[in-house]
Amino acid sequence: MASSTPYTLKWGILATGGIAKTFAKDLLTDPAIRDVSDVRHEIVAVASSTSVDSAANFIKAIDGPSSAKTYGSYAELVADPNVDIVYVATPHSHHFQNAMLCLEAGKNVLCEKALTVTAAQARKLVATAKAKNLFLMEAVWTRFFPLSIKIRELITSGAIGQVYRTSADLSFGQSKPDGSLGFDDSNRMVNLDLAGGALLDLGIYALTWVFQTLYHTQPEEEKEAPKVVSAINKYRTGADEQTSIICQFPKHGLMGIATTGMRVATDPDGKGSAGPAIRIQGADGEIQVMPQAYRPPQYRIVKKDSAGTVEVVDCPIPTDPKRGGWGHGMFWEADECARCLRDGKLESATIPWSESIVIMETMDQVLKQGDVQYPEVITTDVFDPKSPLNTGGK
Ligand SMILES: NC(=O)C1=CN([C@@H]2O[C@H](COP(=O)(O)OP(=O)(O)OC[C@H]3O[C@@H](n4cnc5c(N)ncnc54)[C@H](OP(=O)(O)O)[C@@H]3O)[C@@H](O)[C@H]2O)C=CC1
Ligand SMILES: O=C1OC[C@@H](O)[C@H](O)[C@H]1O
Repeated sequence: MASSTPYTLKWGILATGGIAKTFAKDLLTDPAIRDVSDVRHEIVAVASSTSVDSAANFIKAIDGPSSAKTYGSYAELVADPNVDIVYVATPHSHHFQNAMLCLEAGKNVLCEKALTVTAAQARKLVATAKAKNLFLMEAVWTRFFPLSIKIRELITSGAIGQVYRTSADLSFGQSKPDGSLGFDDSNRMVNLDLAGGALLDLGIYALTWVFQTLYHTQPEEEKEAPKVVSAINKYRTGADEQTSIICQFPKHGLMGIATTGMRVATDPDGKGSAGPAIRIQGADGEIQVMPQAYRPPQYRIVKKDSAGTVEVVDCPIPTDPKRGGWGHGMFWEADECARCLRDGKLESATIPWSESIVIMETMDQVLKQGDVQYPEVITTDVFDPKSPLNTGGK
């Protein structure tokens, strides 16, 4: 018989930047707004590599619990016995070292996307989680949206016939008249030291759609990794600014096209007027997903029939009136973490370890084909608790 007491997951937040605030505010919403009653979340600790004051300011900024511990180092956070799981919210350059710091300290981990900078790092994280019997998940939040779940069901139930092709784009229009992009060269979007570039930051969402529609839906015993052909235009910093990827699944006869960039936008007017960000095309019709690819508000089913049937489905993100109308959509991945830990699972079936690794292997190939080179300190797969990526240089 199901228990009426929700399972409570106690979170530690590692880093205090933009997405850490967004995610933490989602944790603080009432699960009832999304019809969830079996799990709930508490923020019990926050760490900043900058200072303990930054951690305290973070709690104030999110209107968080005054009971939460605040730390001025990541090492202190991972040593806190009250923390069940750590949310790693540093730039991608830091994910491998920070997630290893957590796992080595015996903590379960939800790590922001892209999981790592290289596939070898992802394999090392997975091997460590497995060896230590700990939960590890890449925070590809879009996969946990009811919209994504429904679309995967539509594909596997044959609603648009045999699916043959997915094209997906996530691009921002940041081009300036002088030829530069609208980011300082030190910004994590274009800075090689922070694993900058369109692919690891934005392209991962275009790939998420290719993989969740063409790979995740393949039967387990027939899983086929893609053959990858790609092209990259580089920015002046050496990071990729426009990247196009073809993922071919020849045994299944499938083709995925993922595009990303920072020159022209998927959604130039921010209202969806330019059309879908994603097209999933089957023999009997197609599913179109409206932008942005990371937080889609709507999908449409266009049937290949003489009546020209188009079904439009809006998927609003629930908001919490008691939290100032807040709700971003990251709570669904948090709920998944809680359920996995409650049920003793080390990985999520929605983004299994093997799939995170295949996606990182795909991105490895793209970066190699485009000759993007990141510094050794962020590509090494040797864990170093004293790495500046773990200590903030202190
Ligand atoms: N799922 C989503 O929708 C989104 C995911 N992301 C992902 O989250 C991660 C962080 O992005 P975002 O929050 O936008 O980044 P921010 O720059 O806003 O924050 C990153 C935080 O990481 C910590 N940090 C440690 N070392 C460094 C360093 N050398 N340079 C910069 N920051 C450092 C800092 O926190 P402190 O000083 O407290 O240690 C900083 O505040 C990225 O991997 C990104 O891909 C980003 C946006 C949206
Ligand atoms: O994950 C993300 O989604 C939203 C984007 O604005 C951000 O750059 C990226 O990291």
